[in-house]
Amino acid sequence: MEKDKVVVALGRSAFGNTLPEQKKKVSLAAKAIADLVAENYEVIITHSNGPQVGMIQTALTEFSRIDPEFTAAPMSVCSAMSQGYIGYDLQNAIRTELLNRGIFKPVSTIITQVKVDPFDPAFDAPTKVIGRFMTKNEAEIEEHKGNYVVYEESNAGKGYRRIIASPYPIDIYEIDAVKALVDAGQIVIAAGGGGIPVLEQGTVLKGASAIIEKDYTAAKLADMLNASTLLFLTSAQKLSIEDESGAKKELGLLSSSDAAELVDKGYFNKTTTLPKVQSALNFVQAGEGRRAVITSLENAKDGMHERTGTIIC
Ligand SMILES: Nc1ncnc2c1ncn2[C@@H]1O[C@H](COP(=O)(O)OP(=O)(O)O)[C@@H](O)[C@H]1O
Ligand SMILES: NC(=O)OP(=O)(O)O
Repeated sequence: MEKDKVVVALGRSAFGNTLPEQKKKVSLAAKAIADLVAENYEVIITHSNGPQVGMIQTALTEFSRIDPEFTAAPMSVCSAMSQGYIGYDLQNAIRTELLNRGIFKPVSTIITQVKVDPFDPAFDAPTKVIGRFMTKNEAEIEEHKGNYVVYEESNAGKGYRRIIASPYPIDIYEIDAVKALVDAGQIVIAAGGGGIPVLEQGTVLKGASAIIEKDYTAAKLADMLNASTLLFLTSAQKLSIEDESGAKKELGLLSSSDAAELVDKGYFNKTTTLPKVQSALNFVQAGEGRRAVITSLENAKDGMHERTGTIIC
């Protein structure tokens, strides 16, 4: 009998912001994944990459400033590096966790490219803020190169930062490789950071200056693999909304039509919770018997058993 497939979308809280933090934090994600494997699910993993791709882009831009022989890396290359860097820590942490439980299952990371539309309106309205803070002068240089910048004031600092487009994922080029490995009983990490956004130009896949929202790609991946569950592991145990009186209301089990109504009424934040709910709907409404679960990393197992979390079905 075919096993149920679960696509796990790991959010930023699974990785932290620095190299040592990531190395340490992935062990918690590895435990959640191993629990699913132990329950006989076929597991496919995808993940966030915002802080990491920002760090890589910052490092390579600084390097190109120090040594003019090295040009700054395009965003698509930074995305590819983030997939490799995160996949490396994650696959090793999962491998160790499985071996410690007496389970032998190969785990591998696939460098994954995702098709985007050159006419996607997102290219004219960038939304993903990345990289270090810049001075006004540095921001002007970026704008002169054709890049978008935004002024930000936050706990981390203030100044200008790059802001780039987040186009919608249309297709996943390496999907057959993912399927082959999953069919062979292996664990796959794919389409990290929403996948490397590419524009198809004849036989060439040209990297786009963009970062795809990983929640949308997670739904695309889960749909293409015909998974039964799309599990978002974020930092909140349940999604919450504010009702008309301003009181916080946690969301548990929701039908897709109830979730769609909340989306239409504008209850979700455009950059944090809306992509998850919209992706959950995209996945659930595209096939029979599907569900999306949104919960925290710590509650992954309970979320899968619908003992907690926000469940959209
Ligand atoms: N109403 C809400 N319900 C749940 N989480 C919320 C809500 N509003 C904001 N958040 C925050 O949104 C974050 C999820 O967005 P994001 O950081 O983009 O996701 P990810 O965990 O996938 O990286 C959560 O960590 C949570 O702190
Ligand atoms: N690519 C992406 O959506 O990453 P974050 O979840 O870190 O923003």
